[in-house]
Amino acid sequence: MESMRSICSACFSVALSPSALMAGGRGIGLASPGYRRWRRRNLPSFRPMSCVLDRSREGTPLQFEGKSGYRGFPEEEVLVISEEGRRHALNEADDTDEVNDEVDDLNVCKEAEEKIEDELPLATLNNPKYLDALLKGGEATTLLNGNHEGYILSAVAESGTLVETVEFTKAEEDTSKERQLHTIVKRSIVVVTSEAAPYSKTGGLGDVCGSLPVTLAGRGHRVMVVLPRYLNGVSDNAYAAAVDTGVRKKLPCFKDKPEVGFFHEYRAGVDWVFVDHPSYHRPGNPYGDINGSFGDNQFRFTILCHAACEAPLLLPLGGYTYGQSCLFMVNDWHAGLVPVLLAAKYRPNGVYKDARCILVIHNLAHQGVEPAATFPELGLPLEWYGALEWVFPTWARTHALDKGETVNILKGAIVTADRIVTVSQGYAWEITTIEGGCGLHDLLGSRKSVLNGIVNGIDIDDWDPARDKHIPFHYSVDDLSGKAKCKAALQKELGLAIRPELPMIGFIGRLDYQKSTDLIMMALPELMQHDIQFVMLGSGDRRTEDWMRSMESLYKEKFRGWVGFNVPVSHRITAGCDMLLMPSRFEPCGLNQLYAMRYGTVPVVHRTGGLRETVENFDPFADEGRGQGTGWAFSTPTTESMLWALGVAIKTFREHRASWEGLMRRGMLKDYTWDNAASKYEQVFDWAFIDPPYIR
Ligand SMILES: Nc1ncnc2c1ncn2[C@@H]1O[C@H](COP(=O)(O)OP(=O)(O)O[C@H]2O[C@H](CO)[C@@H](O)[C@H](O)[C@H]2O)[C@@H](O)[C@H]1O
Repeated sequence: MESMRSICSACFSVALSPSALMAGGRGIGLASPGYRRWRRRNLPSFRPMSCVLDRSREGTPLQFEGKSGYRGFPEEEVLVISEEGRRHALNEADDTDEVNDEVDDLNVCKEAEEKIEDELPLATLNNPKYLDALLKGGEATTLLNGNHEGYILSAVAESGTLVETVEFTKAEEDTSKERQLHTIVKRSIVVVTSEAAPYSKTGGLGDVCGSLPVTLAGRGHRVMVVLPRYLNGVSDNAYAAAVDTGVRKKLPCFKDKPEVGFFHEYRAGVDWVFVDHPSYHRPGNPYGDINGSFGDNQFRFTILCHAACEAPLLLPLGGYTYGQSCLFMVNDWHAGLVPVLLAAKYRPNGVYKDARCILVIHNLAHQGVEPAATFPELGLPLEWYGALEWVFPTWARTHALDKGETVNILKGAIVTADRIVTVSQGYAWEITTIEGGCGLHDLLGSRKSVLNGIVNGIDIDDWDPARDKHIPFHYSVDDLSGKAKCKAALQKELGLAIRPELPMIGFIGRLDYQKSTDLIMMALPELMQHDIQFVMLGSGDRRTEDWMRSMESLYKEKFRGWVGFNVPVSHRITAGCDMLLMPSRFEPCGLNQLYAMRYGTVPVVHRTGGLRETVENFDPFADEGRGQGTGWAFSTPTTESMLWALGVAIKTFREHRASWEGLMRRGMLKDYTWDNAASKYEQVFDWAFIDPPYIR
């Protein structure tokens, strides 16, 4: 029963167990005074009512009894929707007004009754488990939502466990609207990040910080994103619409006390705030250039954090500031100094006492580690050294005099943030293990109670095969013909033979250890034995880039290696390929497999982190032979497992076209929109504000 209650209350705010309903407030009394009061005032706090379905009266008009579940009214108020109830009400009424009221209410009840009569048999028949539970003497409840449209049916077996819940689509739509209207607390949110598309993007962090804020703003929050104003001579146009606010601030860090400016653009309901400083103006990407990472990244992102803490206090965006009660969402180590600054500098001085800070970890492998000697430059009180202190184990030190003493910014964020979110539930667990914790597993384990995993969404304006501006032909789950044309166009663009019957495999991503490009390198000779085409798009590790170039000349007919970062090409590969390979050693969430599924491109992935959660292994025998699953997920990151999974995928593509189409369609129908994820973030925001700040 407990499980049912929790499921029901997740759907609706009020859910009563059937036994509770039976026990209390039973009786016939149509349209109680409380209900009428609600109807007159149309209270916004109205909540779903609960009814008990009485199956013992088979053959007679359906009769529902229930307790009014709307907030603020006493429990004994009962609403009965039935012919008998209608008659009873008319008999009981002793003045005309009352009768009119009753009749008014009756009409509503009548509508609901008709709906139930219409839809109930369908629901139960479609749901053998539900019927089964009823036949075996279980109980069934029907929950109606407030406006009498749509409902949830739950069957509870004798043992008391929930057997099945059926939600009617209409009810779902209506109740979610109701939930949006009544339960979202609007917040002032300050997202701090080193990149956000379309301004700057080197990977998934840019995607997430470019779209989640827009979704949150669309849900009624006031959202500001603070990020650097990178000018590299290539993509400077992205900032063309941002205007100088004229606000300048000298920051209390580093010897020179650097001064930053703030540029602002209001777009898609979000305040995009660009921190301006000469160290952001140089060729390359946000973190480095052809010579590797920039040597002053600690400086560049320390000033970003100081500036982000000042932005809500200083910038009168749209006429007024975000103020001190905001919620900071800081992403990865680049923004990790924000919660430390709040705890160490602002709160002790009475500022940001009502603010909260959530750390979002997209990739634990990058922690912002620098020599301990740099600590005094960070602008933190000396006694806060311990929060950032990080001593490498002996085996990890580079020479005999290396004491391994460093400051680790991500560690500082983990020990000071109010809550921590990672981008999938699997990864939230992995980072608390020695294998996945990158040395921080114990610390993260100690904060398990505030650690959540939320799978990323995808930007469906940007990634939609039906209207993607980067692909030559459009298609949808109802008409896949455009995908075949995209494949032919890609083959042509890459100078490969235009052969629709060949499986075409793609890889898109940073070329590094995380993405297991070494496995691909080792497996390629064997893979090339198949009659396939393989295209890789990526940049990063120099050796891998060179390898891609040389493989292209070795396997002229089959392999293409596109070295570089090119968003339009990534869309064309996603649309044109039949499969997308992601053998990542670890993958906090992974976005490419989500894009691939949406484009009917079947993912073949290593079963880790977010890939485990989002790619469902293909089972051709499930669902009465119709098949289930959206791709292949192999469980060990070895060339053998990867080649085995690719082999099965290739065979399925060639020999089982119907199964292949099933795979494509199921993937395309998956819902990974940002709204889903945003509502989970809202829950985390609420939890953050329920608790006092972690460091006061
Ligand atoms: N050469 C290239 N040209 C064009 N586009 C390219 C490209 N290389 C990569 N991309 C694009 O960059 C993004 C990569 O996103 P991922 O989530 O796969 O990986 P990343 O490791 O960067 O992100 C980290 O953060 C994200 C967000 O939380 C997590 O999903 C992920 O697991 C974690 O490692 C995709 O949009 C992809 O198309």
